Amino acid sequence: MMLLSLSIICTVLFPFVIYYLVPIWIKYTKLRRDYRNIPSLPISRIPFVGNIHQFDQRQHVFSRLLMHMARECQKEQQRTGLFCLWYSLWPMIFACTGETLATFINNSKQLVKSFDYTFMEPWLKTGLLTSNNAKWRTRRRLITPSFHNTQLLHNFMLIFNEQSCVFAKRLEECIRNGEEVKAYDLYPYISTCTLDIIAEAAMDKHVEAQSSGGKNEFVEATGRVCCIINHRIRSPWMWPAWIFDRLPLGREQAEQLKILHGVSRKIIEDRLATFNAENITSDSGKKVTRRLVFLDSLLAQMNSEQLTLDDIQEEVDTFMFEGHDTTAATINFTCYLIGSHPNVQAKVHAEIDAIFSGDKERPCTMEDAQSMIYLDAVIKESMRILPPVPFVMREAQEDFICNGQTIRKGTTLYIFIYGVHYDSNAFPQPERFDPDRFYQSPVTDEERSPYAFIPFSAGSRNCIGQRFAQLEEKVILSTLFRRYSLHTTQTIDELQISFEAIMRPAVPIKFIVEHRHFQ
Ligand code: HEM
Repeated sequence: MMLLSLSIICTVLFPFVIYYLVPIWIKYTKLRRDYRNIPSLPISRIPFVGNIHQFDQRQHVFSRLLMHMARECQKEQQRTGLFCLWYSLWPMIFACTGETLATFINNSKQLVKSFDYTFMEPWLKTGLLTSNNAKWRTRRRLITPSFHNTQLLHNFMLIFNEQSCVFAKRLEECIRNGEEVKAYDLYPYISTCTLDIIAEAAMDKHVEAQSSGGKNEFVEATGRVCCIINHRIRSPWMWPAWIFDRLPLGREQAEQLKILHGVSRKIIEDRLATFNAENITSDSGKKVTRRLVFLDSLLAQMNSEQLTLDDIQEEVDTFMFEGHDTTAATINFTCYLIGSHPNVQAKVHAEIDAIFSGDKERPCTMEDAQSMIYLDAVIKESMRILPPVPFVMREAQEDFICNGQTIRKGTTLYIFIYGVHYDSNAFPQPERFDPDRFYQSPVTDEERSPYAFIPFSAGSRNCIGQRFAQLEEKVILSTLFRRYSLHTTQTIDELQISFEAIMRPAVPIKFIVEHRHFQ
């Protein structure tokens, strides 16, 4: 027995310690030395744990800790703009000011996403959001025209208007009924609207999420999968797939992914069935010319054998997620901030009334959207206060200097969008919701870093759907506020904001919806 144990120690444990643990430990002590000047939480006395045990499992409490750290490192006295948390032996460095990002975010050698994104791969595989290097570059070149072409954006206006009208009509069911005052969570209404929009604009598919009413399976599954991924990232024991897949959470993720992949696969198959037909026959028997969409540009690549069906599916999954959830979160948060600031709401109403001359039905044109200067400032300020994507992560590909601090190759850098937006050097009294910061007062790069406001990230890995989203938001919000007033009394603290892939209130935002009272 003794001999057996000795032989196990010699053949398994000893090489494991020498070849695996010792190099990791040496690297860890070197990094601890390199990053000693970056503010951090006190390191745990439990070896190999780092700060993990200080991360509260309640997501909103953990999010509050991150914000506290960000505000500390932005203070004048020790303004490093960086803080570090130790994930076991690995440092996670958070960049929290525009200046700290300047040398990194736009650097073409620093575009690789971090290890955290691999947890999205069971869902999005390596589509545009999660891919790297040559694959990402080729895809980005291929897809960009589908969302940046001005003529295409004009075509999208029709879809934005149609779906916004359905959305506004659905809100009639939330109107105060007699004396009874009831507050409603508008998120299910908003998210089904943005889902209908992205499916029709990018895939020419009518998923009719809004007209099917109630909660939508796709929207629910998206929220659940984001939550599971977030939970897994913070629980290293769940990282190996062979463990995770056997746990209840892993099995639940697999179930939810069946729903999401089922929807995207059906969209592709339906489009493929008619892809080569130039004209198709409508239900009324008329010939209609097809509108070419994003999905067609992918299918054309499949015809020329540049992409496979799986390649197309990963992009459809990516756009169905990024294209609806981020925009829905933005609109929900913007409604919340307008609904809790009556003075801002009055100005939004006044601007929209002036543009549409009180007409509640006329579709919003591109010119109308461009003249919504105040609404534009309100949306920007809302995205500053509650950015839908709280952080994005990259892995340093080479050593670089950030605000005088060397960051070593291989380190995960968190571009902490939420933290950056609360830097009081760039935005005095950052907690205050003040759309005037963005209203008719252009700020120079000397006054505010170009990276101080980055809800769509920045540089060449920025959001490909930015222009699409900005137009969509204006059409939906102007359609809503032409007809209704919103009122909410919850404070931001009460919402228990949680940083997941998309930022979410753990407590649903409840609105009282009323018809506008015209003087
Ligand atoms: C207000 C709404 C939106 C916000 C705040 C937003 C924000 C972002 C951010 C911060 C990133 C960088 C993610 C990262 O580096 O991990 C990103 C990337 C991306 N977004 Fe958006 N997004 C929005 C709307 C959209 C829409 C409508 C679409 C699709 C039409 C879209 C498609 C994408 C894609 C595909 C990427 C990956 C781009 C790449 O890596 O090349 N987004 N978005």
